[in-house]
Amino acid sequence: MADQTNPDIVYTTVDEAPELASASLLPIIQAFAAPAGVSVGKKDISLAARILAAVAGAPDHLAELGGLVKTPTANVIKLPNISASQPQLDAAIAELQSQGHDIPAYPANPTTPEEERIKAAYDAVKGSAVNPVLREGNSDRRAAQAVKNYARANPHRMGEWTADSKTTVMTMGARDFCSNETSTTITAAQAGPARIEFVGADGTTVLKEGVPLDAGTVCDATFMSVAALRDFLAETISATKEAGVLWSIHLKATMMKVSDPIIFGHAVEVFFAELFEKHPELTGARGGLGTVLNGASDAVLADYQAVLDKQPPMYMVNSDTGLTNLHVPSDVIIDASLPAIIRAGGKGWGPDGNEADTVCVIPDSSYAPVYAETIEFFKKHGKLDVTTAGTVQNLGLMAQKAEEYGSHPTTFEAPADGTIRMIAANGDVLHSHEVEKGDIWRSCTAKKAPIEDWVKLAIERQKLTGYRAIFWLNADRAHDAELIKHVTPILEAAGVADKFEIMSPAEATVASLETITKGENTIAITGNVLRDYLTDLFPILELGTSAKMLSIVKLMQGGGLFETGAGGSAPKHVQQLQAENHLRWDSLGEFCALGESFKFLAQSRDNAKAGVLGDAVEAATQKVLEFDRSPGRKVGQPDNRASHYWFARYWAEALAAQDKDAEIAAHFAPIAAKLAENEETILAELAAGAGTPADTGGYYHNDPAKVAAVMRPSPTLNAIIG
Ligand SMILES: NC(=O)C1=CN([C@@H]2O[C@H](COP(=O)(O)OP(=O)(O)OC[C@H]3O[C@@H](n4cnc5c(N)ncnc54)[C@H](OP(=O)(O)O)[C@@H]3O)[C@@H](O)[C@H]2O)C=CC1
Ligand SMILES: O=C(O)CCC(=O)C(=O)O
Ligand SMILES: [Mg+2]
Repeated sequence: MADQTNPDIVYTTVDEAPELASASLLPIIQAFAAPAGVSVGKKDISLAARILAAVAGAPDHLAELGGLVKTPTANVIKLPNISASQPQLDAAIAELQSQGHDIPAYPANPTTPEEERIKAAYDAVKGSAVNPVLREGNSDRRAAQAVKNYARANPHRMGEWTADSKTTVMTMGARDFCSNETSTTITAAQAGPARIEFVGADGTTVLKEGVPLDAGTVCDATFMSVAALRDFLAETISATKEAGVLWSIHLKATMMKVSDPIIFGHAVEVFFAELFEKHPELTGARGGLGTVLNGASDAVLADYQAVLDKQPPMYMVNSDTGLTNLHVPSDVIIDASLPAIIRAGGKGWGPDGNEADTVCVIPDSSYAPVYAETIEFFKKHGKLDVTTAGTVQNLGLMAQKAEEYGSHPTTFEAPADGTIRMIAANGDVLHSHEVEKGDIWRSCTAKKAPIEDWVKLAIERQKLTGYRAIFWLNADRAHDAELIKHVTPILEAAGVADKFEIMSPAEATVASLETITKGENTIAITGNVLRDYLTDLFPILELGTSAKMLSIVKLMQGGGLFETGAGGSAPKHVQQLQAENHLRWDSLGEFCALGESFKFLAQSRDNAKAGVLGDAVEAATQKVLEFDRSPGRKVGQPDNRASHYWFARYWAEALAAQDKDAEIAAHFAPIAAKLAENEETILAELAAGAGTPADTGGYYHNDPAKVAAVMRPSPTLNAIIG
């Protein structure tokens, strides 16, 4: 019998669109898995659940899962969750309070130890608080062959690129994280708890103690000069004005939850410098204009409008409501935003509701060249031909909070002019930087075992595919140069150095685009940030969306974490569902992850029935593609719920048709028949509410009964599923 306390597969409860989709899909999965003796349990890692665990003593499912992923039998299906910016956190707290939960507001300026404690608890929930905890392995993201074949046969819409496009990338290139970086590998003598300290005119202050550093860890430190950043931002604004295009800024304020909101705040202050000069009382730039202008007087709003009129037009999140790029730090997230602009032919939405070319500001120059080169490539060659293009797969160094995405506890704003130093346990000075007040300093690490595992995965995948394999490492950047010292000997020892190229991100971008343009395939072997960026960029170009990606994390202790797609939680989709009861979320990523999860169960626990379920999921996924059963974007078209009906039907048909397990075949034959017989009724029942508002009882913390009513509106289907 299925064990619910220790389920074979853990499915995650998350937020927004994927969670709404789960309300329809998970009951189908659980019902289909049960006859094979496979239990599918749930763990709640939503923002609301994390808040309640942090400040109201609710069970901490994320911590439980964080333990589970370190065990060899872990089998987790991880859907995308909100990585909350400050405004999202505040909104979620307010919603929970309105529902009667007795939780404190976020104490922005704590004055007592209790408030300090509450603030720290909330801060731990903020930003990318889930993925780094669960990702105890490196990342393997690629399009399944069936998905790629479908995309080639059914090309998505892409904007035209022309040589005269004024869309460009602007980046600092000096005095930024990339150029100030220093990097070293920790020796046995230096291993142990390190210390980060600030040495100023008034003496030495310890910023952080007990930073654990193991021997063999690549340890970097760097900083961004805030004076240089502000000068650069001002320059981008004048250059944009001159070019007569939209101004846009692309950051990752969610995942880089300490550094990027600071950079975002500077952008708000520089863009609206006149407003802040005139109204020095305005605060909250890091929370965006939404926070700055909250409750603003008419005079302030008039001055805000006057600055807007003077400055270059801004790239908009929603031109109908006046929501700009600078309103909320989490509305424009670089991994999704830049590919969308590139897919559209270099166009973004302007305040007049029309598409226009745009200057894309990406302050740090570590990875900006990827987008700059992509844009130049398409200007020169025209848009990608999806019908013939090959694919870019990704193997990303991610385990154990690798690189920038693990740097939040070791990121600081310089308290004054002085020096920030990192001192090893044995007293060696690992890093030392002269900083000015407000400069953003950080240290990142990549541990030895994850690096070795990452190279090993690359060797395996290259051998399996024979594809062109490129390490995207820039020999002129300190961290990458240090990493190359680790990668090369491993490749040489394995006798495969000739199968791999090492190129800077700029060169690798061009090489990869040339490769796929020829219809050939390539593997991008990258660090953690490029893993994130490229697994949206290339899928969005090749497949139209990153929702259809296979996203596997081979946990280093032997378990499996199966992420669904490579994108996020699509807030726009929730708004559409609430307004007109249409959910355009495509669960193809969930289908792909589910198939892999069953297959992993079959192999890790020698469970043949799970293998049968997994094979049938794959067959069903192919049929969903083949017969175009994915959700439409517009109300009136079949939506997410209809796609789940088709998935269930094809899955049941494949289970009934297989001959490996007669018992399972016999169980599913009548289900398949009933699903087919009732097709018309079910689809009509699923579509009945289309066009009217839908009530889910909340945004961050839904009412499960209301969501079930909205997402499972077909009594006929529900009765068949049981
Ligand atoms: N793994 C994770 O947990 C991740 C979480 N996030 C979080 O998600 C939130 C939103 O991030 P954002 O950058 O806007 O990225 P999203 O990926 O959520 O949204 C970008 C756009 O991608 C399209 N899209 C994404 N997934 C699907 C899908 N399954 N089906 C159909 N279309 C899809 C939608 O396009 P259209 O509107 O045109 O339909 C959507 O508006 C943030 O809170 C962010 O932190 C982001 C990335 C990964
Ligand atoms: O954790 C997050 O905030 C986003 C993760 C992400 O974008 C990715 O892994 O592709
Ligand atoms: Mg991403």
